[in-house]
Amino acid sequence: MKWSEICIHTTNEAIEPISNILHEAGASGVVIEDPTDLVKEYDTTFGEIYQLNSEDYPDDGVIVKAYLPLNSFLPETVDGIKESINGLLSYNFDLGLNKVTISEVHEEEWATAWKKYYHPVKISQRFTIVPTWEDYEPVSTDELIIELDPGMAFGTGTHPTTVMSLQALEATVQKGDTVIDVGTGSGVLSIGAALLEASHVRAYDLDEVAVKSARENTELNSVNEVVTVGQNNLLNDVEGQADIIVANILAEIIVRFVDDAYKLVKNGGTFITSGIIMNKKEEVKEALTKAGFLIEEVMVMEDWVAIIAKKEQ
Ligand SMILES: C[S@@+](CC[C@H](N)C(=O)[O-])C[C@H]1O[C@@H](n2cnc3c(N)ncnc32)[C@H](O)[C@@H]1O
Repeated sequence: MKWSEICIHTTNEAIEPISNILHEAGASGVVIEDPTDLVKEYDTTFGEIYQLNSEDYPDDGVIVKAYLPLNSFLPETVDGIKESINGLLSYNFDLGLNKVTISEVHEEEWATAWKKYYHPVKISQRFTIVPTWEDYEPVSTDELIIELDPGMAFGTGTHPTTVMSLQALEATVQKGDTVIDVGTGSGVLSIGAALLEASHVRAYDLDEVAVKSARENTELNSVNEVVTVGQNNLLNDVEGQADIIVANILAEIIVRFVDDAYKLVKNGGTFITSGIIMNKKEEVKEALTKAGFLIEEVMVMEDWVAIIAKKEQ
């Protein structure tokens, strides 16, 4: 898996708000390169990867670095980060150079370090996402645990778009329902639907790495008899209706297949769409309504939107 390193050249006073913005944007960890550290006793937190070398440090100001998974949401996420940072000017923060640069890093460079930040997270009333290397004991009897190895396709499970999709599934899936998951990535939503006792889940992704990853994760969660994973472009040539279709894909892609989704959702069934950046909300709502869906709920998390739409009985 590739990661994107986002470097922000800023000032000491802006470290904290910028770190918060990066965490909210889904960064797995934040590294601060502050030249005053060179004369301080070293904190070993990032010692394994970042040896103190004065050449790595800016002469002036501070560099805040964060790591985000390289995925289709990255451009929107980076634009959102830049906008939020610029918003700090209205609170009179001195942002210094305020220079943002992005580069690609490989899993190996970051693999061991980021595991420190990835722990079990409770992301809804019932779902907890647990990385494969952690031991975790359920806290309550109705808790549902999704085990994931995030070093695979999209989906550590904690991206706001995934969290809202799982919450929507939790509110919608009834025992025995059939589900189609368009753009399954790591398979996280299909695993969630299976744990909610869907009778059968069809998971599709265009990317063969995702298909392999989803297969591995469904096995890991012992739901491979309920979830069938296949490589497919959206809902092209998919036949057989389902009670629920879920798709966490960008708005631009969702609007392309709302009509196919309408045909494949049973009467009274549900279409859950996520991955919609706030300023595309109306466009997706309009496309859903035009296809015949009734908008039941619009969920918002950070700058992302998920929509639960129904097909009439
Ligand atoms: C944002 S990820 C969502 C992954 C996972 N469902 C989740 O909620 O975390 C979107 C996924 O859609 C897949 N995708 C993009 N375009 C697609 C297409 N035309 N057909 C099928 N899958 C597609 C990508 O490969 C990626 O795995």
